[in-house]
Amino acid sequence: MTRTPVTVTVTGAAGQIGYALLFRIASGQLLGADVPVKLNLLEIPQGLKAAEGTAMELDDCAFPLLRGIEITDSADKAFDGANVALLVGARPRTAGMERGDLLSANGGIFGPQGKAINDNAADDIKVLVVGNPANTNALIAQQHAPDVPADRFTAMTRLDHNRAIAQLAKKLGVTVEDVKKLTIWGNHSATQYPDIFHAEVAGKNAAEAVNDEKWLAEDFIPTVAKRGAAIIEARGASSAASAANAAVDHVHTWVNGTAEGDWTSMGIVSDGSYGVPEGIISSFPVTTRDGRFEIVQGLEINDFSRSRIDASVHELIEERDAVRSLGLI
Ligand SMILES: NC(=O)c1ccc[n+]([C@@H]2O[C@H](COP(=O)([O-])OP(=O)(O)OC[C@H]3O[C@@H](n4cnc5c(N)ncnc54)[C@H](O)[C@@H]3O)[C@@H](O)[C@H]2O)c1
Ligand SMILES: O=C(O)C[C@H](O)C(=O)O
Repeated sequence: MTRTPVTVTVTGAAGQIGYALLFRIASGQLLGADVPVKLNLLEIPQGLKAAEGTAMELDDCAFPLLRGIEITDSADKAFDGANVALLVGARPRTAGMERGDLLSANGGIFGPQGKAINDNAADDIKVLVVGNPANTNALIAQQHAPDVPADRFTAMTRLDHNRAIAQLAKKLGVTVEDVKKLTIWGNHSATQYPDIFHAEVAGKNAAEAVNDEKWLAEDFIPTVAKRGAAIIEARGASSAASAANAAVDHVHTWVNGTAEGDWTSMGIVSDGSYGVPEGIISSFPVTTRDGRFEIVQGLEINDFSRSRIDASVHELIEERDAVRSLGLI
């Protein structure tokens, strides 16, 4: 059976994440090995030539699932008929900056793109914001798309989720596949809270298996939360291949579902669950099925977790108020 190609729009296509991402989308890793895709690449005028070069390389791969590539600097054209939008195009931070310091540089990108999504995308559009500060940029885009259901706008905390799984597996000497039900709460920033109290390792509670609150507070949490800065320090550039990998994981899980007995972390519009104020885009534990997600309910939040979730949510409220005062929402 011939399937209609799924239109995937990628912004910042000529950047370093774009370069690591596009080949994986075109090879079928984003949506599935039987799903043909059409790529719409959005760049600023200075990025168009490099995007054309990447498109030449995509052609040269002769990917059987790739059914076309459009390159443009017009957001209306780029989001025309889009089913999936990956909003990557934004400036990365450099050493010494926090991601929130990018708000004034990058915030202005996401309002017009949200409007272009509102006016041009397909009815089933799913949006992932990668460009930092991802949660609040996703909020800006969502606020400019009143005709699109708010839950279609998500922010990427899957990289943090994957980082936390890798650190925990290393500590306990197990494989990453043994780790389930890990949660990233809050903001994709240094205040994020990677929570292992409900996580399971080879069927046992992870916090009990670790049994070391000092390691948790002084090693695990800061290592995960500050991993982006550590990579900038080591590589001289912000994470790219691991970020592209997380974007692939995020969309693949959203579309294809979480495994039985597991969940993932996504930055989504809060419905007020777990005391997170309605409307801000915060990371939660979610299960996904048939292209929809649900927040995992009923988890007991201990005092250790509560104070950390509250601190990250407080930062998100401050970011929301800052973009309000900048007139971005
Ligand atoms: N959420 C996460 O986990 C995560 C992880 C890694 C990086 N990031 C963020 O992703 C963003 C991109 O990172 P990168 O390393 O690819 O940066 P990069 O500088 O290599 O590439 C960014 C690209 O975006 C383009 N661009 C800028 N403004 C644009 C616009 N208005 N429309 C379309 N394209 C535009 C630029 O021309 C450039 O090609 C940064 O903000 C970075 O901090 C987020
Ligand atoms: O840390 C950064 O600025 C890049 C990215 O958000 C990351 O987590 O690696």
